[in-house]
Amino acid sequence: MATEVPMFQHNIKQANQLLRSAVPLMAKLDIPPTPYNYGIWYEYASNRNPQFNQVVDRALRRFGGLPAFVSQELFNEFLLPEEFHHAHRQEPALRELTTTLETDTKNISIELDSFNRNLRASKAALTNAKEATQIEQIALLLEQGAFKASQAVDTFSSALQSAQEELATLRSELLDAKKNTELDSMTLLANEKGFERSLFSMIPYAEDDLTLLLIDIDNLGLVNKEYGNKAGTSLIRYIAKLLHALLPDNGFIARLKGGRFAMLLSETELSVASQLAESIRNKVSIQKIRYKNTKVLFRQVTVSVGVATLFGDESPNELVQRSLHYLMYAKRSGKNQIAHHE
Ligand SMILES: Nc1nc2c(ncn2[C@@H]2O[C@H](COP(=O)(O)OP(=O)(O)OP(=O)(O)O)[C@@H](O)[C@H]2O)c(=O)[nH]1
Repeated sequence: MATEVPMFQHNIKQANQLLRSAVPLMAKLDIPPTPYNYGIWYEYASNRNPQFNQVVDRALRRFGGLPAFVSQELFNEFLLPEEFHHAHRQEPALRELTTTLETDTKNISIELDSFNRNLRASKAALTNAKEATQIEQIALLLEQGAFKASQAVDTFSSALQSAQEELATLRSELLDAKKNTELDSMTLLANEKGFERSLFSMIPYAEDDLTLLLIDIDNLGLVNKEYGNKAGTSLIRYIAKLLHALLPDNGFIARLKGGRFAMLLSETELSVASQLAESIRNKVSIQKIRYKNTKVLFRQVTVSVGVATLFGDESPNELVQRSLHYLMYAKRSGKNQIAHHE
């Protein structure tokens, strides 16, 4: 969704004018002067991408400002050419790597240039050389030049090789870091942090059609008491798998804590989401679940679900609180139920 004309392609006069409009906007909204924010408010002031301005306006209303993380996401989404999208996260390490390669490239060019000049001079000298000692001296100079050039080539190729290795390491570190911070190791679903990131990313784009289901296993404490904690944990994993299997394509799921899960559904109206919530509730309630270690059959397992759809300029927190309110209502009304606003 990158814009057709990136911001840095404006001419200097236009750029100055735009900055003059962007800076007061930032000051008025108390936006910190980070590079991401400059990029965003510059683009906003240019007013040439209505969709971008609409998303920024909506984010401002829903967050009451632009959280740093949201600015970064908007910047990536709208202002960064596609090929930079992933690279920028590892920017410092990549910058260091490019600087090293740049220096090595410069060094090898200087060495090869000097060797080239050396070759040309030697060729001219050889044409005029009359004595064996002169020829011997030229040969010696050539040999030294060739040695230095080949050393530079060796250094360069080993720098390239280590750059390649470093890139591979960076890539896998990035994957690991993401996995570690946003993954729930028990169920392999996203954890609460992953859920928050997803919610914050989806909110600026959502019309009134982002729906949150909070799904909570009923009486997990009793399950623990009756079958043991390990069995309770195994049940959480089982329900996680079941929910994952029921997740629609436009959905995102995370385990928040204990036996509580959050399912985010984009572009899903309340009535559709409620049908899904009801079908989840029903599917769980008809399962015959055995604890795999002892083969003991659990007594009927049920879940309660609270459903809420983003409303007007609600903040992420307000949406979560409303879903929670309905979840608690379902629990108070006897569990194994879904609840949502009318
Ligand atoms: N086995 C197991 N139990 C957990 C885990 N995390 C939390 N719990 C337990 O889950 C229970 C959650 O308690 P609550 O949500 O307050 O209540 P509940 O017993 O599920 O009952 P309701 O939610 O009212 O239906 C507590 O007893 C916790 O000890 C876990 O990772 N494994």
